[in-house]
Amino acid sequence: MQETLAVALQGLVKRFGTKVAVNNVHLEIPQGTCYGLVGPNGAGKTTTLSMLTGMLRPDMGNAYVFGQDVWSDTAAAKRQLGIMPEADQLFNRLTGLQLLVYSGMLRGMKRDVATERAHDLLQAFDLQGDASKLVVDYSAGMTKKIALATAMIHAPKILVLDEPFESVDPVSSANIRDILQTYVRAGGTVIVSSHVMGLVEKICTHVAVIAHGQVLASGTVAQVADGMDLEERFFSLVGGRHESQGFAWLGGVGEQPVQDEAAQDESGFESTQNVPAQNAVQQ
Ligand SMILES: Nc1ncnc2c1ncn2[C@@H]1O[C@H](COP(=O)(O)OP(=O)(O)OP(=O)(O)O)[C@@H](O)[C@H]1O
Repeated sequence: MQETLAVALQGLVKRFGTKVAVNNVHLEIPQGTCYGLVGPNGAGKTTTLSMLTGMLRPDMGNAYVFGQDVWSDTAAAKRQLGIMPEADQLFNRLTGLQLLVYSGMLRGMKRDVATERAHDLLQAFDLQGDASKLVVDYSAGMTKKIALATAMIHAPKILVLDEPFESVDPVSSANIRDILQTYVRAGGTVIVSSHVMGLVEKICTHVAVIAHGQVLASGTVAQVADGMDLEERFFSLVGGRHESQGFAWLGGVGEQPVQDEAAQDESGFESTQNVPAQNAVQQ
């Protein structure tokens, strides 16, 4: 049977000035998969996801959501997507409960349905005790969880999550993993960017390794790992590992700074440590 593609990216290119952030990315994400995007810092993951979610127009190429061209009808594509906002994009002067209900109503849900789902989500994310607290007063991990909940309230077909487990405690992480796995089993599709390889191995069925704006490998986790541990495979694809450099000056209990006669160092800054007391204290 032909698998349904939740997402297809075809030849995506994005430049920022002379920097080519995304360089001809092709990717096919089947429905009902948890698809990890992994890559070093600055690889182009967020830029790729932004072009998929209708936030950033590609210079070249196309992004499709269930066959619908994202950039010819952005609103229609967005209806299928649950996008986890960054912490600074949240209306953080609302309480957790208010934020969820508001997010649901923005997506066209009736208040009572949104409220019922909001309570379900607060419970699932271990936030029911903080439902009446302002989001601005949430910790980093709590903020991640409420952001993920806002992406889920309208029951989207595809969830797009940028680093969803950052700062989240291990118990909450395991609970979120369970929620995502249940969602995938029910036919939902999760696209998740992460640096935590162990986590990707645990929750993702598929993975794409991205570096310098290009896809270096993609497929099921087993195909990409190619018989290796995924992290080892990642290092072999991406490179960049080097011998650890012991910084002699980072000793902790190493040498004490030398009290130099000269009050100026090579950079031309005056060292307060060496300033004679009569100069340091104006009398
Ligand atoms: N708005 C922008 N203006 C200029 N350069 C940008 C902009 N957004 C991203 N870039 C550059 O594009 C490249 C890819 O960035 P991107 O944020 O997509 O990487 P990433 O893989 O998500 O990185 P990380 O894992 O560190 O979050 C980087 O070199 C980044 O500096």
